[in-house]
Amino acid sequence: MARILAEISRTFGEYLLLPNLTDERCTPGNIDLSAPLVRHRVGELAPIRVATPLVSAIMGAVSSVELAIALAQAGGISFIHQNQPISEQAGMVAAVKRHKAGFRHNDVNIKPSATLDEADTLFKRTGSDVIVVTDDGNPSGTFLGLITTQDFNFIRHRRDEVVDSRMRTARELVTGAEGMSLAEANSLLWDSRQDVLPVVSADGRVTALVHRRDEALHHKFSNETVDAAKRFRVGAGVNTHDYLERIPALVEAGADVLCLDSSDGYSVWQQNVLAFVRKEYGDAVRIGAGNVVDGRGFRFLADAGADFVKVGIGGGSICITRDQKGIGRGQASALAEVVAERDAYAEETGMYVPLCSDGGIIHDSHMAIALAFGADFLMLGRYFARFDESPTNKVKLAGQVVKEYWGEGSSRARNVARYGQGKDLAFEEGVDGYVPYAGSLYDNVTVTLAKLRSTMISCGAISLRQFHDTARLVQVSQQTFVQNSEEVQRNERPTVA
Ligand SMILES: NC(=O)C1=CN([C@@H]2O[C@H](COP(=O)(O)OP(=O)(O)OC[C@H]3O[C@@H](n4cnc5c(N)ncnc54)[C@H](O)[C@@H]3O)[C@@H](O)[C@H]2O)C=CC1
Ligand SMILES: O=c1[nH]c(=O)c2[nH+]cn([C@@H]3O[C@H](COP(=O)(O)O)[C@@H](O)[C@H]3O)c2[nH]1
Ligand SMILES: [K+]
Repeated sequence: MARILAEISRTFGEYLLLPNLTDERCTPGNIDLSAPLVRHRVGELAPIRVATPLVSAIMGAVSSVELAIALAQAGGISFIHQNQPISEQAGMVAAVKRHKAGFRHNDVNIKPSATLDEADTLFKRTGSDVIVVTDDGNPSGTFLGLITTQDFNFIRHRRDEVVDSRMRTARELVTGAEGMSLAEANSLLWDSRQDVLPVVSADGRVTALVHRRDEALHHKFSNETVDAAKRFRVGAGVNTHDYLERIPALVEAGADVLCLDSSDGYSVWQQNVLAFVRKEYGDAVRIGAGNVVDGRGFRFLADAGADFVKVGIGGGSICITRDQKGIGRGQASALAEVVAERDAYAEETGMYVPLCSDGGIIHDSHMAIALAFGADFLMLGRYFARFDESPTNKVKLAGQVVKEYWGEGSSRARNVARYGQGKDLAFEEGVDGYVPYAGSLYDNVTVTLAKLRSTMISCGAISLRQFHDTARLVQVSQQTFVQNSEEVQRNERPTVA
């Protein structure tokens, strides 16, 4: 007979934290948000850690090269998605590893004969405020000039005027030479009073762009996620189908950590992949597994050698797995059980296997709740999809600026590339939609982390470890929320900055 668990399945929104004593140690500057990413002996430090406990979802609509770089700068890490041909995924990983801090890729280009209207569309679509003009409109073309959002507007200029008429030409601009250091590039930027310095190769191609604002950002984010050679760290998703080819290609491309990407990790398929990695690479290659929602699933993957375990089935914002397959569990309940198992496992074996809570973060406060429940770090899709750095189009919908966001189980993701897995999409498990555009990753992560620190201060915890150990959560009634929100009508006027 099927078993029915006594406990009700609960989500983050059903809990609040109680304050603990806040003492002199509890200041924003003292709060340590660093977290282990991979398994390690209890009492030792994990070989890979993050200063910011946020990772971006293994999704085509989320983890681009640009987002991976921005998130590593902000102290987290991205997982490049695996729902694409192996060579393309490996290429994205290699691009992140090649990127030198401060030197941005030249990926937004236009021909001089294009119209200002086309340039305007490109600005809006990419969120970039500078376009490199090349003879053929490709990054590999000959550098002719730059056009920025400052160079025209449609009060003064006609939409059908050509880019050539408004761009600043290569001859007018100060440029850097390939191989120069970032310090040299930044000095040149100041001397030239330009906002952007194109770095040009001997054969006249733009190999990188150095932005003035990145220097300030670099000073703001001192906790970048970098490897021993100071290159940004990046993760990559893998699957249980083509791992014999995909994993070696990703390792070769320089991926710092891999993660099995599946709705259901409690399978011999994942056990086989983990065995393959250990046999082939020992501990030199790190790989997380999942997703699971209970203690059994966790122990199975921990025993199979997973470096971290990802928790969450059906809780994502684009998820319809619960409707389609009737499988899943409220994220809070899932975490509570898996955290208990992680701690029991550490006690028994001396091995700490970190937990990643994946999906279902709707408000920033849910991050604090998930961490209080005992998650080591959080994987987010919708949160990052809203930012400039995510790879999807920015569009206007009913007067609101939004960005596209779709699930990996949606027909859109699968149609893009199920690349010869030979399976027809029998049913969809994800939504294809939009999320409100929210600006830059840096600005948003800064605010999110400030809130998280503030919560931890109220709870008297200066590290995540301490937060796990001392947080006190209460379950709240529906009435608690109704009570707060109904009495005052929201002032919808824009707030004064
Ligand atoms: N976290 C969540 O709740 C959900 C996530 N997703 C996302 O959608 C994408 C697809 O997920 P899934 O459909 O779970 O993909 P999957 O590839 O893990 O599983 C698809 C099917 O293939 C089977 N399978 C896997 N490896 C096999 C092997 N080696 N031999 C034979 N059969 C094998 C599985 O049992 C399953 O029936 C992922 O990106 C995932 O993250 C989708 C639904 C829910
Ligand atoms: O049911 C699903 N159908 C899908 O198509 C799908 N795509 C991604 N995911 C999972 O959702 C997580 C991101 O969730 P959030 O947007 O809530 O952060 C991701 O990290 C995944 O675990 C999916 N789940
Ligand atoms: K299973």
